[in-house]
Amino acid sequence: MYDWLNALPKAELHLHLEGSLEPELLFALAERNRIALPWNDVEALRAAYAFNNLQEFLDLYYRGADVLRTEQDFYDLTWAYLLKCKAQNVVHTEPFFDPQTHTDRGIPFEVVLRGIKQALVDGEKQLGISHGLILAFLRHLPEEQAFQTLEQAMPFRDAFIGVGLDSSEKGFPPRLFERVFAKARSEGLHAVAHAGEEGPPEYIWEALDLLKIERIDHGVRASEDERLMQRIIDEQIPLTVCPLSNTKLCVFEHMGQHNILDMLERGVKVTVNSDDPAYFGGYVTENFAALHEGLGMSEDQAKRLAQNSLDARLV
Ligand SMILES: Nc1ncnc2[nH]cnc12
Ligand SMILES: [Zn+2]
Repeated sequence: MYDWLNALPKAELHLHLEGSLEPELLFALAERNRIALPWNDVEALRAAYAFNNLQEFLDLYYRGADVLRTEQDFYDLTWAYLLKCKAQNVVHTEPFFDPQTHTDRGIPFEVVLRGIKQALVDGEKQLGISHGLILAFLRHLPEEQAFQTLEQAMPFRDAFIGVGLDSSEKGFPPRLFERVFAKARSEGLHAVAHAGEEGPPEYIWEALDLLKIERIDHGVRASEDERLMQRIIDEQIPLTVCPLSNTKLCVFEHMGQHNILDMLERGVKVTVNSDDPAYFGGYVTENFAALHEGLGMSEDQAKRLAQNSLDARLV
């Protein structure tokens, strides 16, 4: 089944480039940039990948991102991810990057963007993988800083297709970012947001009604609100679901409890994605395989999930 799932043509619509930083590359970049790490080796770092919730993961994820310093580092990170895409027949990807994670450490915005974008362009030419890059605002920081990030990004407007919202969800509702999303949309940018990963269904309503997003990242808690479920079915609003992420971060205790196939059968436009594959135990194919093993996903269901990902592209 793994090889069959691997060969399915698919799009990945929920992937944080910083979350694709494998421990081996993390160590190599630390050495290249002469950065001391608190872990002795790759195994010790991997052993630290045990999380009880989103925040525990994010603390390590931001720590790991500190080894990314130069344009070449961002290129290498992105290129390594694209090679995985090629190996798993991901024909189109719409990855996120978190500029504030880097600009707050003194890395210029253009260093981050140039490295990522050059790899994506080369991936298009050399690997045949199309892309649309999404700039994500960190929701644990004030909206004012999101505005500054958008302003820094506008000279490079053509390099990305939209904006997203990520980082710590609980306590940081979408309504806090209504104005910056309005500004981004007025510039013709697409809009997506993480909502209903750990946060309540109310955050999904806000993301739809106030941020006017076109796609919900995660959204698994929508199933707690029947009226919301009806809306996302009626309007065919895509959900970018990340099964391994959800079990690693204890959103569901184990894969057998995951609601993605129930949603699929109810007519929700759900897709399968890897979120932060270096931290959660696998890329897109591993996520599909986990659904087969944990939930008994059939070949027909896998085909519909893969088709949904191609249909839910923003570009
Ligand atoms: N799963 C996730 N949720 C929120 N923010 C993130 N940043 C990287 N991965 C994330
Ligand atoms: Zn995510």
